[in-house]
Amino acid sequence: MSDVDTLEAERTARSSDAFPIVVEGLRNAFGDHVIHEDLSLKVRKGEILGVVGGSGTGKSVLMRSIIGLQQPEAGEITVLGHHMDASTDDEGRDLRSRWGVLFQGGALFSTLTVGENVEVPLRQFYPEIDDTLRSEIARFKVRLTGLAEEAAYKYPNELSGGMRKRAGLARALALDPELLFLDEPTAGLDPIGAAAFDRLTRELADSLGLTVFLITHDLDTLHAICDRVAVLADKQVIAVGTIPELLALDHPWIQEYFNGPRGRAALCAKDDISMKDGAPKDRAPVTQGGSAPEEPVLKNTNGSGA
Ligand SMILES: Nc1ncnc2c1ncn2[C@@H]1O[C@H](COP(=O)(O)OP(=O)(O)OP(=O)(O)O)[C@@H](O)[C@H]1O
Repeated sequence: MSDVDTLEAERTARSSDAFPIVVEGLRNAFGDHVIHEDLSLKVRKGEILGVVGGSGTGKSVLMRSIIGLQQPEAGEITVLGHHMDASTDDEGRDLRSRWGVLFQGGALFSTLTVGENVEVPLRQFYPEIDDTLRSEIARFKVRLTGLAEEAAYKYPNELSGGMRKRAGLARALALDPELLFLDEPTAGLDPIGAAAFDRLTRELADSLGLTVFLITHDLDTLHAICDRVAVLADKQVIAVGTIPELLALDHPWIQEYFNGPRGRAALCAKDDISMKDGAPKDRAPVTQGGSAPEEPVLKNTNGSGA
C-alpha cells in the first residue's frame, strides 16, 4: 500500500468512527425516472436518524443502496469504513453481518416459526454454532424485543401485527449488529402499539449502542425517539437536523409537514408527555466522536418541495 493509500485509509477510518454511514453524490434512476441526483448524507454514530419525505421520494431506494441491494448509477457509499462498490465478497459478507434490517411488513418466512426465522441469519453467518446454542440465542433475541419466549414457537400468522414487528426486529438483531435499518416500523400499528415499539427502539438503541436509520411517515416517532431527521425532496436530502432546527427552515414541504395540523398535533402530544414527566425534554445532541465536522442543516433551498 502506498503512503497516499495509507493516509486515505486512515482518513476513512477516522471519518467512519464519527459517521458509520456516508453517502456522497448518489444517483439512482430507473430508466428515465431519476430518483436521486447528487444526494449526500452522513449518519452520526449512535444516533437514531429519522428519514422522511413524500411518497416516492426514494427513502426505501436510499436504504437499499446503502445496504447494497440497489446498484447506484453514480456516487460513493461508505458503510463502517468500507466503500460499498469496492468491497470484496468477504468484506461484503462481513459488512452484512454488522447490520440488521427490518423491512416494511417484517418480511418473515411464513413457513418458519419466529425462533426459526431469527435463526436464519445465525445459520447463514455462523454455521459452526450448534443447534442448541443457536436456538438459545434466538430465544434470547425474541425476549429482548419484549415478546414472551413462547412466541419463538409460533408461526408469523399466529401473531398480531405488533408482535410480528417485534419478531422482525428480533431477527434484525440476531447478529448483534452495529447498524439497524428500519423501514416504516410503526406502519399499520395502533397508536399504543406504535408508541411501545418506539420506546423499544430507543431503549435497544441506547443499551446496545446502535446507530439507527429509520424511515418513517410517523410524526410521533420522529418527535419521540429521533435525534435528527433527514428530509428527502427534489431527489436529494435537502436538510438534516433536529426538529427545532428543521422547523426554523423556510422550506415549503418542511413547513407543511412539521407545521401542518398533524405535525402540530404530534408536537403537542410530545409536549404533553414531557410535561407529565416533569419537564419538557429535548433529546441531547449525540456525541459526534470528536473531530466530526459541522454539517449544514439546510443543504438546498431551491426546491419547491416533494
Ligand atoms: N425496482 C424498481 N423498479 C422501478 N422503479 C422503482 C423500483 N423501486 C422503486 N422504484 C421507484 O422509485 C421511486 C422511489 O421508491 P421508494 O420505494 O424508495 O419511495 P419511498 O420514498 O420509500 O416511498 P413510500 O414513502 O411511499 O414508501 C418510486 O417512484 C418507485 O416507484
